[in-house]
Amino acid sequence: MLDHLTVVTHPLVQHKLTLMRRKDTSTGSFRRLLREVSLLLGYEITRGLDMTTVRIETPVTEMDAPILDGKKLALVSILRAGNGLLDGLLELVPAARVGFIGLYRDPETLQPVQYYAKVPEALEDRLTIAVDPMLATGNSSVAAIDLLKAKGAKNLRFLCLLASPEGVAVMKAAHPDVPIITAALDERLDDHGYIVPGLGDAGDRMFGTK
Ligand SMILES: O=P(O)(O)OC[C@H]1O[C@H](OP(=O)(O)OP(=O)(O)O)[C@H](O)[C@@H]1O
Ligand SMILES: O=c1cc[nH]c(=O)[nH]1
Ligand SMILES: [Mg+2]
Repeated sequence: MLDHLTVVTHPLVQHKLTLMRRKDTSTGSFRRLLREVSLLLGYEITRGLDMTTVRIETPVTEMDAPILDGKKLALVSILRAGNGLLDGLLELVPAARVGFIGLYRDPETLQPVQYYAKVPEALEDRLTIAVDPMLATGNSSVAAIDLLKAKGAKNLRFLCLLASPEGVAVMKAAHPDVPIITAALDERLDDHGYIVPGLGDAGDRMFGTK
């Protein structure tokens, strides 16, 4: 059973996160680092996944060996920035089912605006992991989890890179059953809803749109 909040303090994760936070880190480096961090966070977010066994032959003998059923996992990226985490997770579990929820945050109201949703069928039978690097006000992640629950998901986890205390509290109030895994819990939000110290706008930094 995962705690409501897990901060992955592993030195490799923290080192790469520091490089990502730096304002002079290039778009290409930022994207590469996010992929690398997603592989490391993937180790934590998949902890305790159901396994089955398969009969195999080693060069020495036969054995019943543990194996994952990737189809039992649904990875859902909150666009755009979620794709940076999704890419690495898919390398770890290539058979996972994949969904996308398109959300952008209105800069005035800080409310999420949905522009797309396509998620795998039969979510009630899968562990559903929603991914987005930034948990700021929590409005986007709450909206994404609302949608996934409305589509049947019962066993959910949320993976991010940075979380704010405000966002974690909003998620806990709305979805106390959804564990959050993050690389860091930052200090606070600024007046524009940006995480402080943060890393700026994750989508813009990944895609070079500003
Ligand atoms: O917790 P919140 O206050 O809702 O903020 C977090 C959201 O903001 C960012 O997306 P953004 O709206 O910038 O869209 P983008 O990924 O397309 O850049 C981020 O990727 C989250 O989805
Ligand atoms: O700090 C923040 C807050 C929301 N979205 C981002 O990309 N960064
Ligand atoms: Mg953005």
